[in-house]
Amino acid sequence: MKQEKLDEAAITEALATVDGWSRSNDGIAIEKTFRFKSFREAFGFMTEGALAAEKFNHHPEWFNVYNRVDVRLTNHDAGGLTALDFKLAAAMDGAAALRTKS
Ligand SMILES: C[C@H](O)[C@H](O)[C@H]1CNC2=NC(N)=NC(=O)C2=N1
Repeated sequence: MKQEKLDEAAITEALATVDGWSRSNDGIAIEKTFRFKSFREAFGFMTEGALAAEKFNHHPEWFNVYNRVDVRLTNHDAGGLTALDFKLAAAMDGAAALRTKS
């Protein structure tokens, strides 16, 4: 299902509902760096994030080195940020909250 791009007011409002995400790529994406105690914790987070991505049919751009996972979310179909980006961001915040940080 094609999602509607959020306008600036909606993006500002949605950003306040997630933890530590910031705008990137000229505003069309949000990103956050997660840090964990170990690669095992980081990969556990990625596994849970991948399952959330499949559930929402909305997939992250991400980069992992050892205990760090850099995540960027945007909606390619819509060409900007949609509600799905913030749904996935919230799910990732939840997945990270359960895991041991560095
Ligand atoms: C065909 C399929 O539904 C689309 O390619 C979906 C899959 N996952 C996606 N994920 C993200 N982040 N943006 C998209 O536009 C997107 N499109």
